[in-house]
Amino acid sequence: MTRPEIRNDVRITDTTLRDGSHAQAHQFTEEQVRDTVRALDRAGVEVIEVTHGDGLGGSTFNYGFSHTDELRLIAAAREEARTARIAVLLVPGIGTADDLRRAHDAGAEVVRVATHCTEADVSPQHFGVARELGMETVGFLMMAHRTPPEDLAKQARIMVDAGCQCPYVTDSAGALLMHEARARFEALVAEVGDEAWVGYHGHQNLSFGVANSVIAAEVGVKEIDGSLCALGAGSGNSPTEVLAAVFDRLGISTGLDVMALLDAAEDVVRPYLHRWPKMDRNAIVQGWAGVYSSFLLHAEHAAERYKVPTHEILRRCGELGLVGGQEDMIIDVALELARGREQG
Ligand SMILES: CC[C@H](O)CC(=O)C(=O)O
Ligand SMILES: [Mn+2]
Repeated sequence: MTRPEIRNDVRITDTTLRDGSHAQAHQFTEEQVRDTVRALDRAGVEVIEVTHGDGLGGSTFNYGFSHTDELRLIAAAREEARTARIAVLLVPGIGTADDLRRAHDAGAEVVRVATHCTEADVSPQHFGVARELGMETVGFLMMAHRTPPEDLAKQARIMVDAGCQCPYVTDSAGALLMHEARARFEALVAEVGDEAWVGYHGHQNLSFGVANSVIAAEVGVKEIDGSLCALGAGSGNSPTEVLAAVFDRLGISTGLDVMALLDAAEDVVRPYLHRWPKMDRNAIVQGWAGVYSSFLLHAEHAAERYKVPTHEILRRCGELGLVGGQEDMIIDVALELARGREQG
């Protein structure tokens, strides 16, 4: 297996149309996807992720139904992209190998297989299918703050041995402080050597997404995620347009056109935002307590239903150590808090 060619110092993957799906409650329309892909492609973005926020097959009662079938959105994205390649996210257990085959048929050329940071061993089958299909492969080690750097590196090794070309430090909770992020980047870069690239996906809950991206680039991480207007779960992802501007100032090449990205963020994405992700009390608690960013909307709904504050639900989710896939536990947490309040 070889590493894909990366033409610049770092390659930015834009996840507005996947992680942003969480913030938009999975209500992306085909027109929004077409407009966004056209703008990103024009700005030189080489990889654009389009999927339900929770990945292929995520459109369910548990995670929230999509407005438009993701296969239709993937096909539309593929039609609009002149040079960019379309990526999809796949969480084994939510999406299946057949979902991946269908996404590939619809035009996806890159798959990002996502597991909890200690469970890479559920990914090999999906990497195998992806390689058979000739897709580029990325591995998301989610909630990366929850395991030490050396253990995260061992999980990256499992993915690489299974056919992953780029394991990612995925800071799902936006919880990694700068030294913690650096230690994980260094551990993965040392582990994979020249067999694979290393990637970083950040969230802005403690405002470190961009700063950690700079550290990442300095220590040899090659793929870095961003979203236009930060559109993503929690307080959102590292804004693609900010990454492009900062890397340009640092002389780190990305191949991106900063002005075109600023136009894309302001003129294309901003008008359709349901909410502009921000570092408010709820999102800060997510970073502080280490809570999966995509729990935010679920916690807000539970808060409204059971009349308890969202940030208290999120804080308790952090204390309990809940991880992605345990969204139903948010209801239990809200009920427990509501009972506690009744009993004074
Ligand atoms: C599987 C969904 C999740 O949003 C993936 C991701 O972007 C993250 O863990 O940050
Ligand atoms: Mn994310």
